[in-house]
Amino acid sequence: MRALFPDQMEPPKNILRLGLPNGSLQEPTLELLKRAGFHVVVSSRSYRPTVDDKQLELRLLRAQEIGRYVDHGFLDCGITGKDWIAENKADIEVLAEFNYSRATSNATRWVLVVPEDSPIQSVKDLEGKRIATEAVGLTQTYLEKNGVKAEVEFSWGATEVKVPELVDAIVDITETGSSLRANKLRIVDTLMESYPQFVSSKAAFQDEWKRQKMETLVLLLKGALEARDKVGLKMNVPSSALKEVVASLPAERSPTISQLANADWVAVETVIAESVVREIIPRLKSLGAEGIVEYPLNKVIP
Ligand SMILES: Nc1ncnc2c1ncn2[C@@H]1O[C@H](COP(=O)(O)OP(=O)(O)OP(=O)(O)O)[C@@H](O)[C@H]1O
Ligand SMILES: O=P(O)(O)OC[C@H]1O[C@H](OP(=O)(O)OP(=O)(O)O)[C@H](O)[C@@H]1O
Ligand SMILES: [Mg+2]
Repeated sequence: MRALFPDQMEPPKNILRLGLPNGSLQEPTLELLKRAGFHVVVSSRSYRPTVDDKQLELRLLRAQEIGRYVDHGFLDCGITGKDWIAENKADIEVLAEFNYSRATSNATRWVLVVPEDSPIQSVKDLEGKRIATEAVGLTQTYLEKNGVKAEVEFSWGATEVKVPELVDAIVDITETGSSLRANKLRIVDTLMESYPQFVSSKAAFQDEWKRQKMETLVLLLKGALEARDKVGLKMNVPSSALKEVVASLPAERSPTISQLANADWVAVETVIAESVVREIIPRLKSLGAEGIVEYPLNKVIP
């Protein structure tokens, strides 16, 4: 028999529409999703990437616009910089912050910058001057807070090239500092630090299914980020050296210790920062550890 209301007979179509930033944050964001277990394919010139999760629908958008589209409901949620969320004054929920930038795990900083030989030493010296920036709102708020009247003009990018010929100072992003060095610029002040955030619309946050789906996504993304600079380390240790071995491991979390068939030996397993491994392994070896194995991690969920 045909259903009277076929639409209502179908199970609810549970889809979460997620916006991802193109530009500076695209590559590290897709890399993080991959580590979290989602394989995203972006075909050239397409802004609708595919993903191996039928409950997700992806859109690639400018980082500057994601907050606004989440606010208006075109997207249920998105990942974009805290800076642009603030600049857009988007009325949305922030579910998580992730500590990565374009190239490093340092925060992106919006800085007030002048040529190395400029007489400007502090924000007060900007009175009556001209400043170019992509973040006009952020810059105006900063000047007002400091009681300084200056002209702020919008820049479409390549802002570094505008000082000193077109403007006296700029407010721009710095991460590694290489653009500032290349253009012989000096930082006068930091206006804001920014990391990517996972944001949701108010409506999606109220929807039980969407909220759970988003929370699972955040858990996996955080786990992947947490695992990024860490490795697993396991080894066999003579019982007599156990105390010293444990003391020489970083105290982040307590190691797992299991008894081996031979009562004189124990197995020790732990998770540590990859950066300290090269100092720790020789020390463990000299304390009598054997069969030391270092392995990569996909996720670390606390
Ligand atoms: N090294 C970086 N340079 C620029 N933006 C960065 C960097 N690292 C992280 N970001 C973040 O990327 C987001 C987008 O930056 P931006 O507004 O400069 O656009 P873009 O993606 O770089 O595109 P465009 O080519 O137009 O500059 C911001 O939220 C910013 O904080
Ligand atoms: O400290 P760094 O690691 O050098 O990163 C900062 C640079 O990256 C961004 O430029 P982008 O490539 O986005 O070009 P744009 O100037 O056109 O925005 C930003 O505007 C700086 O120029
Ligand atoms: Mg840029």
